[in-house]
Amino acid sequence: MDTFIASAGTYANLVRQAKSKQKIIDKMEAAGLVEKVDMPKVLRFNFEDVPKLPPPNIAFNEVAFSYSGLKKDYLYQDLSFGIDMDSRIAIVGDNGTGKSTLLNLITGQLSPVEGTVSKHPALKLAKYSQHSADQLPYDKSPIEHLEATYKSKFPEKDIQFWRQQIGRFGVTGAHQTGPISQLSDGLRNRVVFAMLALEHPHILLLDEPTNHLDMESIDSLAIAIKEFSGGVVIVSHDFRLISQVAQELWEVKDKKVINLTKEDITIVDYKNALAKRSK
Ligand SMILES: Nc1ncnc2c1ncn2[C@@H]1O[C@H](COP(=O)(O)OP(=O)(O)OP(=O)(O)O)[C@@H](O)[C@H]1O
Repeated sequence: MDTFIASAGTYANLVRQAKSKQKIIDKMEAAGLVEKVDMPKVLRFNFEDVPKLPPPNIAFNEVAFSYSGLKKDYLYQDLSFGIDMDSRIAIVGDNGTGKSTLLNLITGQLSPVEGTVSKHPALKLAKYSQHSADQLPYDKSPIEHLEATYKSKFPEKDIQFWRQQIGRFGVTGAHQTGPISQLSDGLRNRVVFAMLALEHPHILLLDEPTNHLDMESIDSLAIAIKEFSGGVVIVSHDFRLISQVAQELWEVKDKKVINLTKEDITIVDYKNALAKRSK
């Protein structure tokens, strides 16, 4: 409409139409029309490449676990498997079967009731969970928070470094220095991903990483995961992500972790089976 008004010239009929269009614009602006909001650019979530550790990096040996410590409550029994830097695993299963619990057994946040979880002594893990963004200090800015958390790890770095780290994850401009409380869910999660990258992990553990991401960001995350040279274990219901990055599909079921890929069950087969079950 602006273009029409600007080019209407002096011809009476066009001037009348231009005036009418200007009135429409004035009304729209009065009703709250503002300039189009620029969405944050879809940037790559790129994680630093880390030197390979010899396998096995994580080994579960006949692990059993329950929160009560009692056998009758076992969520898992007789779990034995290995995870290393070549692993690209998606963990699937019904709600409440114990997928998040499994990640916490991997990190050591939870300890097995029976058996052992052993890890390479130099192994660094970084975990994203659905609660990571809620735990950010809302009164601080992303830059302040990054600097406070990682200053001892990178003592010689200046503000430019922190800006760059967080900028790579799509948190730019005033978002870097304003309070975290004013960021959208999506941007807060980008702050969390920037922090995961600063951990320089050998293996990334991602618990439902796509819940607060739009489709473009899911694809960015998938690209970053594909380019990452370490191992990845993802708990997700998001087949858009899983189908792009997972090389193995593990299902948590009947107190066990079943490697569906070894049974020649593909992600598509699993998705179709789920769809049939829900009919
Ligand atoms: N801290 C805890 N104390 C006691 N029980 C717990 C605790 N955390 C989880 N549980 C229970 O353990 C079971 C497994 O929980 P978990 O969160 O690992 O499952 P999940 O497969 O990740 O579920 P979802 O897909 O719904 O996120 C659930 O029955 C849950 O209620």
